[in-house]
Amino acid sequence: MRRAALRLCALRKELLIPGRGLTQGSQDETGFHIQEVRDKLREIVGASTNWKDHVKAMEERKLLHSFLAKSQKELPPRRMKDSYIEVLLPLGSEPELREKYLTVQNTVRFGRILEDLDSLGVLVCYMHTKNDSLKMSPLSIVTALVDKIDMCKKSLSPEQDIKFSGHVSWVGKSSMEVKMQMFQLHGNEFCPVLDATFVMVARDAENKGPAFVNPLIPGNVEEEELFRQGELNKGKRIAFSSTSLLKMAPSAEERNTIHEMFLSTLDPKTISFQSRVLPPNAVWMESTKLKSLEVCHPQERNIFNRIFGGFLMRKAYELAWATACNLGGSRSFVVAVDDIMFQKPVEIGSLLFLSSQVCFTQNNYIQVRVHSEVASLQNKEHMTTNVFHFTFMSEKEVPLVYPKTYGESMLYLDGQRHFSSMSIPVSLRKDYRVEP
Ligand SMILES: CCCCCC(=O)SCCNC(=O)CCNC(=O)[C@H](O)C(C)(C)COP(=O)(O)OP(=O)(O)OC[C@H]1O[C@@H](n2cnc3c(N)ncnc32)[C@H](O)[C@@H]1OP(=O)(O)O
Repeated sequence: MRRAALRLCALRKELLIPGRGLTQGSQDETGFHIQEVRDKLREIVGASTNWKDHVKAMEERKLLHSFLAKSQKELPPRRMKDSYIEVLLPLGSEPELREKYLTVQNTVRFGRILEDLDSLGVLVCYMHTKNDSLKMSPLSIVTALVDKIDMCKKSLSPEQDIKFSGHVSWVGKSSMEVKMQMFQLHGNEFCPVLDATFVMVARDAENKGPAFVNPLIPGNVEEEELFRQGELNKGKRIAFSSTSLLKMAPSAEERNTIHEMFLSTLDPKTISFQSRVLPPNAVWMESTKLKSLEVCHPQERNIFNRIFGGFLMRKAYELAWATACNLGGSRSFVVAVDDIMFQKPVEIGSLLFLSSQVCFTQNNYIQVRVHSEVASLQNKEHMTTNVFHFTFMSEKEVPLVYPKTYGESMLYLDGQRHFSSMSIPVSLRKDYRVEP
């Protein structure tokens, strides 16, 4: 499997940027240092570096409206290689970077990686939509969805260099699918450690309505396959959402699962539907909840003066991780992230309420759902902004979680669906290497 991933990586490199290798220090116009990414994004959209200038900067962006295309046909088509970039996170060769990425267990903070992936995904889209005749981009590119992140390694070393690569793999009218990979130096070789698929959406200069993006023309058979996969992913997302338990009743098999679970919690001593007892090695779902509150300060703003999607993911991930460890009673490792939908932007100054809960477990696996809502100090009404789904693996087998209410039963089934949609349980992968 690992060899296959490496072959794919080599193939992708050849296809997209003929003649270029994934070697350390090969920084050029498609290669950036991690610290350059946010600066580059700020430069592309003309974002202010000081909060006090943000209104002026936004006023200037309004002038860019006239540069937006009236139709997609006006825009020159692009190839996948046009958006291909590599970003180096030199944890090994620049030890001063390490502190920001370090966990107390001497591994790399996954929350920080989520932030980097988010910024990288946006930069990839700006590469795809680049117009050399303009100094600033009239597009505001935001993260709409983290479709999938699959880890192929349990934990990462904070002492070895990391490299990211990414390119646009499919486009619609205003949306773009971005594929990213992460590698870590092992000996002399960068080995794949993570695969990610995000969907970004282009908005107008003020981030008020959709804006067209350049078409994407696959250049060869492999690119056609990636593009076809992007089309399939879009179809899968629509199918997944149309059968959502918020819209449709569970399947017969799912209903049976829930009823079996319900029966196994009835107290045999009483003939009642009310007295419930937990089976051995199980916990009630409601007892797995953890909550947190974040005040959204200007420091966490993105280039469009809303809260940075990567920050939201980091906060949600860290709460989810604590929730998983709390249940498992041992260290937990993230193995997959999927279907993080950014439904609404989070305004600066909002109160962000995160609520995390284990909704499904199996053997060593823990499926955690984090729900995020915002409210302002003036308006106390809560609005959902995101729902996050994380799959963790614990060092030990974990208890089963039992729903008590109908609502919790739906959470259980939703968790089970997300768990089952994970490509392959990581423990089954041949390339899954456990860190020493
Ligand atoms: C450092 C820089 C980082 C900056 C990045 C960030 O931090 S961003 C911060 C975090 N993200 C956010 O705040 C975004 C919050 N969400 C939103 O603003 C909005 O939900 C949205 C703009 C993403 C979508 O709004 P709407 O659904 O009203 O837009 P609209 O219906 O016009 O759809 C526009 C395009 O987006 C696609 N689209 C919308 N939601 C989607 C989803 N969940 N998954 C896939 N694709 C989606 C549609 O198919 C359509 O594609 P086609 O047009 O191709 O048919």
